[in-house]
Amino acid sequence: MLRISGLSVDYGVGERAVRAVSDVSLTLRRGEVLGLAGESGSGKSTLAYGLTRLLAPPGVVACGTVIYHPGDGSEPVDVLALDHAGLRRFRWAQTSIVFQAAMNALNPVDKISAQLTDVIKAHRPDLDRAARIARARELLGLVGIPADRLDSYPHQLSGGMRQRVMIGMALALEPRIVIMDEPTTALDVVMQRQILAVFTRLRKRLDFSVVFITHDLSLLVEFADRIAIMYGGRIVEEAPAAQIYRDPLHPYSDGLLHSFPALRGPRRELAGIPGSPPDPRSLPSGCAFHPRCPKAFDPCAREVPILGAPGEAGPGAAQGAGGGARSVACWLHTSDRSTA
Ligand SMILES: Nc1ncnc2c1ncn2[C@@H]1O[C@H](COP(=O)(O)OP(=O)(O)OP(=O)(O)O)[C@@H](O)[C@H]1O
Repeated sequence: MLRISGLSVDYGVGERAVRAVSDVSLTLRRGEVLGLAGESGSGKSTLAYGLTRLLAPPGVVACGTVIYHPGDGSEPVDVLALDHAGLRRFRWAQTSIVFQAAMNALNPVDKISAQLTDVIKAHRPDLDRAARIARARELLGLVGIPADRLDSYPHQLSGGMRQRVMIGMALALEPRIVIMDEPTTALDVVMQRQILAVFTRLRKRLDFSVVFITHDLSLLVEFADRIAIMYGGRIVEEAPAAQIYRDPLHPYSDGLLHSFPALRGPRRELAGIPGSPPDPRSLPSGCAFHPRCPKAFDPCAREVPILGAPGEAGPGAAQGAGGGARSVACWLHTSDRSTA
């Protein structure tokens, strides 16, 4: 559905530009949940905003392409080249985002009905008021909220309900892709699971693809089909969720996996990752993770390993446990790949 190639995003221009996302290539397939995990500051949100052209200045896409394949026989869309009218059609109708601050994204002085019907009115001017209200009721029903809550103000709803309203709003125009940026981070674990259960049910029914961004890798392991792990603005590993869980290849993926308790499956010891994520203004040389990596060795500080299939000739090379394509950017799993 979406093919991102060599996408880099900077904050600022010229010599003072800071690269927050570097050379990211990812493919989102039809009906798939693609998880994007990494610590705070790894560039997950910047990537999501970059690919949907929602970056606020000084953010700029420095290079790369984002191609959307509508899958209805129409031509692929070059998202980064869309004009204003094209972007309007692309956003919300084709791709919608549930933002990180979704809990606060509702307007406190407007009733839920007004906020839901606003979205419908903006993109479906053909619908009259009665049809818009009917659709708003239907959307609340989809996310498991009684229709009489249409007349509520946001403060009269619980955090979980507000989050569901946001999901309903994101689905208002039946988008093909929904990007969720830390949608459940502010909720307790029980509410997180309820929201994810609602969302999973809707995804099966409405058949949209999802990019799910979170720092909680254990959540993704349950929910995503594939997972891409970001560190220092780059993808450092990408694999089917089961492989990441059973056999993470990159020491950072392994550290992240052992930083959160899993709700299901065998118990794992929580270890955490020593140190802090790097500042993109002064990334460490070579592999950005090397100062924190328990397995760093000779080449790690010198050269950036590029993302590719786990090499057979590199020391410690391994095959994925569960089958399926996977890639990793780590000298432990590399024979002779390096950036120019
Ligand atoms: N407006 C901005 N100006 C300058 N730098 C920015 C701006 N917004 C983000 N950054 C920097 O870009 C890097 C990536 O930030 P981003 O928010 O994409 O990370 P993230 O992985 O989504 O983290 P979080 O989960 O905390 O949102 C960070 O180092 C951040 O400081």
